[in-house]
Amino acid sequence: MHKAGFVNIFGKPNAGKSTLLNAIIGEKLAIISPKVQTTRHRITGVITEPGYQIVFSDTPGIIDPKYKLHEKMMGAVKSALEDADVALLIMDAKDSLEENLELFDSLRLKVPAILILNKMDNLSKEDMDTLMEKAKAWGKAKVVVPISARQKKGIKELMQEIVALLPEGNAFYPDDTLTDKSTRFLVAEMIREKIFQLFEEEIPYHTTVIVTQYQEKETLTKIAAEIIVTRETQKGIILGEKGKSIRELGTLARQDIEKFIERKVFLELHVKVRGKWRDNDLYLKEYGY
Ligand SMILES: Nc1nc2c(ncn2[C@@H]2O[C@H](COP(=O)(O)OP(=O)(O)OP(=O)(O)O)[C@@H](O)[C@H]2O)c(=O)[nH]1
Repeated sequence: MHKAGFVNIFGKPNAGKSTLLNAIIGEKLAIISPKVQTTRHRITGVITEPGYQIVFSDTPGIIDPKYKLHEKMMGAVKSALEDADVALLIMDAKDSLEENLELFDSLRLKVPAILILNKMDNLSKEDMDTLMEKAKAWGKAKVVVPISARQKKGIKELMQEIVALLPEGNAFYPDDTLTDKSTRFLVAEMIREKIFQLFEEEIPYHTTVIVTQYQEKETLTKIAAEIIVTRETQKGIILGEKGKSIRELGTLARQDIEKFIERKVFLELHVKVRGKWRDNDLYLKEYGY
């Protein structure tokens, strides 16, 4: 019997969705950052094993539609809900259980769910046991699984539970598919990840990245990308004194991209100022949201 299905990961910002997806897929697909709301898109990873195929997607953190951008993110959460066969509800084990369960209740799930208590490395065994008891009492999840996505603990057990809930069916994608997002998109995400790492405060939230050129040359891949910010001052910060910051950003991003595509990369970065791109529907469309 062959099993196949779509599995979506839901959870508050910072619960560890991207880290979990990466732990499962084993490649750097989703971007990781200690800051919230880094995942704006659905990123799908595919695992194919003898006997089953799982198509994963990591949804944006669940948040209030304060900006237009956030509304689009909520749209992504809803559409992920509708096409899932199994829902993974993930929470930070240190976060309030009541609050998270309330949130998961509000999703009105119609698909089987697994409740994941992440970051168990932060809790004592006693606290974890107590939390497990309370979580099981919720009764709306088929099973409760404690994990540490960062330390890759509990992942095997989680996978067994997921496979058990998958419907019977043929594979959706060819065997060697890792993701259905284009390399261009992943490259833009890698650059964005570095912006999150290097710059403080509001800069990452006012920034988007578009890859404008992606060209396979004989010995290297030439990539040009635009970093879009909302204000001149932000452009100044990203460039840094005599371009020091953007050079650092470029070097770090290039190293990651080279590792990912396994080719030498020539990376060209430009910073552009476009006021209020976050509230502008046209821009949002142009940038793929
Ligand atoms: N201690 C500990 N930290 C973790 C664990 N899993 C994730 N983290 C950390 O929690 C932070 C958030 O992880 P992400 O995977 O980016 O969380 P996310 O849910 O995808 O966040 P958004 O993209 O904002 O929705 C990062 O600093 C991770 O390193 C874990 O098992 N243990």
